[in-house]
Order: sequence, then structure tokens, then C-alpha cells
Amino acid sequence: MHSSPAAVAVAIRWLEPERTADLALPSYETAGSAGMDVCAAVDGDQLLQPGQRALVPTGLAVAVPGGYELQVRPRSGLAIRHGITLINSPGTIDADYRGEVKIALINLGHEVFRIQRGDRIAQLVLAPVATARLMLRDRLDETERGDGGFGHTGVR
Ligand SMILES: O=c1ccn([C@H]2C[C@H](O)[C@@H](COP(=O)(O)OP(=O)(O)OP(=O)(O)O)O2)c(=O)[nH]1
Ligand SMILES: [Mg+2]
Repeated sequence: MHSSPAAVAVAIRWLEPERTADLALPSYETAGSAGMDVCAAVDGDQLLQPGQRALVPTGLAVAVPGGYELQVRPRSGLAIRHGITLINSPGTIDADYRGEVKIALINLGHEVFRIQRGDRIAQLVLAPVATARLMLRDRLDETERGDGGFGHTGVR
């Protein structure tokens, strides 16, 4: 049996309810899913040519509670089967954003991809956010890694 801590309440609204009555709210497809799949609110079908980007509407606005963000992430099935992913993965929905949640898709595949109204095109993950209080210093504490990075430990 899957157990999860208490869910965090997130207010959500349809921006034009009369135009999106046929669409489902984002939802967790299984009890243990990290992300809620979110549907495309395109009018009819939208074609995405190979290499093409599109900012796909969802018809939704959210009020993410302070201390959280909503991450927009690709769906792996679309990525692996069709090369459909997000240009800005993970997309960030800020706690103070009240505009439409939009999904920045790109077709990295070799075939035209058809986005149909109601298709689950991405997933939304609610994640806690820590706010940094920057403290300007002349020097930083020393570490074993130091300034080594970008593969300096090798591959094997
Ligand atoms: O995939 C995304 C990414 C962002 N947004 C919305 C919500 C977010 O709060 C706002 C700003 O996003 P971000 O900070 O990533 O973009 P920016 O280019 O820095 O814009 P801004 O100057 O408005 O912050 O745009 C989306 O709807 N989908
Ligand atoms: Mg920003």
C-alpha cells in the first residue's frame, strides 16, 4: 500500500470555464505519481514540425502556495517515442504567477507531431523551494573538489 504525507492545497481555476468544459484538471495517474499530467487546451489539432517549438495553452491558472513552485516537466513516453520534450525543462511556475500555465514544447523528433486537444502533454510537480539569503564574502570555505568540475573526476 502506498502512503503519502498530507497533500498541499493548491488553488486552480479555468481561465475561461465555458471554453474548457471538455477538459480534465491535471491529475495524478497513479497513487504514487510525482507529477500531475496536464492537458493541451489547443483548439482542434496543432501540428509540431520537426525542430519546431510551441507554447501550448492549458486554460489553467494556479496559485502555488508560498514556499513551493510548480515544475513543468516532460513526459518520458512522449520524449522517447516522439522526441517531444520541453525547451525549458523543468519549467517554473512561480508562487506569485496568476497567468495561464503554458507548456513550452519542442519536437526533437524526425516526424511531424500532432497535439490533440485534451492530450496529456506534460506533468506538473509541486516542489518545495528554499529562498537564498546571499552573503557576499571575499573568500569561501575550502573543499576537496575546489574548482574541479565539468567531468574532472573522469568517466570510470
Ligand atoms: O514552462 C513554463 C514556464 C513559465 N511559465 C510562466 C509561470 C512563471 O511564473 C512565469 C515566468 O517564468 P520564468 O521565470 O521561467 O520566465 P522568465 O523568462 O524569467 O519570465 P519573467 O521575467 O516573467 O519571470 O511564466 C509557464 O507558464 N510555463
Ligand atoms: Mg523569471
